Amino acid sequence: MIKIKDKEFVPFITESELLDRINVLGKQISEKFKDDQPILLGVLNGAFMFLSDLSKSIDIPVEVSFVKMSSYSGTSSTGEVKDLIGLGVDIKDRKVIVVEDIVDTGLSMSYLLELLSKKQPADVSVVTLLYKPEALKHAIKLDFVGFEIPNKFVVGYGLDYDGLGRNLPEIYQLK
Ligand SMILES: O=P(O)(O)OC[C@H]1O[C@H](OP(=O)(O)OP(=O)(O)O)[C@H](O)[C@@H]1O
Ligand SMILES: Nc1nc2[nH]cnc2c(=O)[nH]1
Repeated sequence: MIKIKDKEFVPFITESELLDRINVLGKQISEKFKDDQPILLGVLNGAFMFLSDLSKSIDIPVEVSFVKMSSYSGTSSTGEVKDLIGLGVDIKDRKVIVVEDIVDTGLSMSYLLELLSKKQPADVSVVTLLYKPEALKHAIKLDFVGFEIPNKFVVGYGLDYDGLGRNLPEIYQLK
């Protein structure tokens, strides 16, 4: 058990379970995109650790870039999505692989996909480490999913509670 601020969290997905699964995703992505030189587009802040490990398990040429949005404060959705910032690469006619730490309600991802589609990419795929099917409110196509998890708040491996816990090498669930 760990405590972050006022909340207690219990171990949920170990570091080796994460890395084993990410290795499988990396192999699948390498196979599917071997002729495409895709752009891995990480969504900050949460995806920084996942993208780091995922990119190391991909053995084809890829570009790496990041964008940032934010919809959460505390442990529940505010229902608002702020602007998309930092897309410094031209994605027109390119294959883009959006890399997310978690799809919860799907609001952030649906908003991001809409914004990206305006820039005329050849194709946009989505890889998310975590997916909460019970929480989904916005229909989106997920191409690669690491783990389907219950609708409970999680921290660690990039995911924060009120700014803390992102550096934990494994994932914890709210007790
Ligand atoms: O499916 P949704 O309900 O939209 O939730 C998922 C989003 O929430 C988290 O980001 P957050 O806004 O907390 O920003 P962060 O990545 O900087 O922590 C996560 O990284 C996703 O982007
Ligand atoms: N840290 C964290 N951020 C989220 N954003 C959407 N769902 C979650 C979650 O369960 N944990």
